[in-house]
Amino acid sequence: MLKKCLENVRKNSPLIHNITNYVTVNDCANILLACGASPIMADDINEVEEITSICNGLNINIGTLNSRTINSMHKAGWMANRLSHAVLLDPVGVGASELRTRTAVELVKNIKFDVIRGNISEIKTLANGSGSTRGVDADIRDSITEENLTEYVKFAKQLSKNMDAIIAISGVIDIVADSKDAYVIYNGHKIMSKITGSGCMLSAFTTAYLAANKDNKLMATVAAFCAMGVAGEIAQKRMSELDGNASFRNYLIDAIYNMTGEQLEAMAKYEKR
Ligand SMILES: Nc1ncnc2c1ncn2[C@@H]1O[C@H](COP(=O)(O)OP(=O)(O)OP(=O)(O)O)[C@@H](O)[C@H]1O
Ligand SMILES: Cc1ncsc1CCO
Ligand SMILES: [Mg+2]
Repeated sequence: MLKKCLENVRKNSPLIHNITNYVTVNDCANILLACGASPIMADDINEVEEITSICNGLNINIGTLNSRTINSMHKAGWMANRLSHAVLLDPVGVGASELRTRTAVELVKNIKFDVIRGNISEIKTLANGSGSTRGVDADIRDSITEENLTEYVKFAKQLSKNMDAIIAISGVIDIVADSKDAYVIYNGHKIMSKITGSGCMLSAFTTAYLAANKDNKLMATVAAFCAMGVAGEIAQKRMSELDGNASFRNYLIDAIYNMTGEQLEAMAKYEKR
């Protein structure tokens, strides 16, 4: 199943429209190329509908939100919904400012997202429609652990029902849930939180998996999360003495570029909950 999802991305080579932040935009473009998809970044209000129309999926990331792009996000989302394209929201830093929280809540209200992907602090804030986060990184106190896993799985399923979207939470342990089923993913390495953009890359990458696997969006999301975690493990093993987070970032993209379906099946660590 995971293998098939990965291979469908290479076979279909989906074109992904990204309205994303200027911090990690290049990493998002490269991870899409690495997995066999194609990126296009476009956020001007006068072209977003046209751009989305020629694409297969839309990735909306509010990382460096500004008043100009908010309208573009709504317009692109509306068109993507009309054309039944895969649509994903990454509510980066929701809770860090009133503008982010209000924008994320409005987007969820007006656009049908297939997947909402964030770290646990972002997803909790979005669920409450208010709250405060420290910034773009998850608060350590929110961490998903073996002790609170059952509770968080229940939370993710309920939120999926409320928001009519797959809820995909990343962290030490990842949870991917719709209203009925949840999968818990144990892949990854702690150094992934030492580069900016592992989450943004995961969102762009997941949008490609959704666009290429429209008949099973839950498993497409699980496959994307497993693949990113596996890539993190492979990249970390490749690091030598003088390597730091910059090399790791490159190794991570390389690992996605070279990943085979067999390797993904062999290394993926996930279970249904
Ligand atoms: N401590 C960890 N152990 C294992 N995997 C991790 C760890 N921290 C993050 N990851 C992995 O890193 C990827 C990104 O998740 P993370 O929760 O850090 O996203 P994020 O906070 O949105 O990142 P960013 O905003 O910097 O782009 C996921 O694949 C996740 O599984
Ligand atoms: C650091 C940062 N600030 C806004 S977006 C972003 C990238 C990680 O989410
Ligand atoms: Mg993030």
